[in-house]
Amino acid sequence: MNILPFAQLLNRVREMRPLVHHITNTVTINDCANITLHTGGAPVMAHAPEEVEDMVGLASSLVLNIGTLTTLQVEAMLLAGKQANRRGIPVVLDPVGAGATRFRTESVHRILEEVQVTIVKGNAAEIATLAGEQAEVRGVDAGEVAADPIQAAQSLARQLNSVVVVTGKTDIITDGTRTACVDNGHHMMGCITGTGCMGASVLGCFAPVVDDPWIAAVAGVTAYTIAGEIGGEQADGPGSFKWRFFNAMAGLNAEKIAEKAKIRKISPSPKP
Ligand SMILES: Nc1ncnc2c1ncn2[C@@H]1O[C@H](COP(=O)(O)OP(=O)(O)O)[C@@H](O)[C@H]1O
Ligand SMILES: Cc1ncsc1CCOP(=O)(O)O
Ligand SMILES: [Mg+2]
Repeated sequence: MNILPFAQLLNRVREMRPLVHHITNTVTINDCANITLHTGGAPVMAHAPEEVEDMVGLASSLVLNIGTLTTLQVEAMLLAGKQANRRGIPVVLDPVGAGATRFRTESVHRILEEVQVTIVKGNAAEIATLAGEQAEVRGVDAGEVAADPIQAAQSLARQLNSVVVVTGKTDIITDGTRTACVDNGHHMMGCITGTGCMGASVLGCFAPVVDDPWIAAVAGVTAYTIAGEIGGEQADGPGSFKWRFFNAMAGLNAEKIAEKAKIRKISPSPKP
């Protein structure tokens, strides 16, 4: 398949420098700001219900991450998400820990009912939970999942009319009709916290640069996991992995993506 149309979207991110408004958790917020910069976007983190609509007014995309959710944050996410829908800018949702507690699961369902989300990205257990399947969510990590992740993702995508991304050793990206599997990445990505959250920030950078959110998601996941792969190959432990991963993301270009991309099962192929 022709990888170049996906690879070249990174150039568009860097030309556009999209402002990515995050409402996100207090654990990985700084890493999300940094990966947005290294991808080529401009991060802004703004949480107060009093200001989120104004900030969405300036933004190119909105990233909602429920990692350390509070009632006030749910209110802010609903205000911001509805404003993003009114403006027609993409919304990325990371349902961190959905399925672990009732508050998280119910809040995500409420957000998905009241906001049209463009891309939902989670690990296999979070996505299975949202698709109504049995899954074990151990805090913010995926445990046992009985359901087939591709089928769960496709069914959720059709139900929500959104693109769904399932992360793991292989990442799955589907809009319910087109499905891609990306085999890039490195096991070290599982050794530091925040590689899921940062992936959502990268999707927030790619979503505004192309009209088709499935293409944006395939391109964003591929670029991000290739950076993880390069960082992982150079690292000698989790500490050096993190800075090498950041360097790899900042130094990534379309040529390296085209050389390393392992995308399969795409049907039909996107137009070049
Ligand atoms: N064993 C692995 N091999 C390659 N990449 C991985 C592996 N585990 C996770 N990743 C990558 O790390 C990122 C985070 O995935 P994951 O660990 O599933 O998310 P979360 O941290 O939200 O549970 C994804 O981009 C995924 O591709
Ligand atoms: C550990 C933790 N606890 C609440 S949010 C968070 C970060 C989760 O990050 P990721 O899903 O990217 O590993
Ligand atoms: Mg996560």
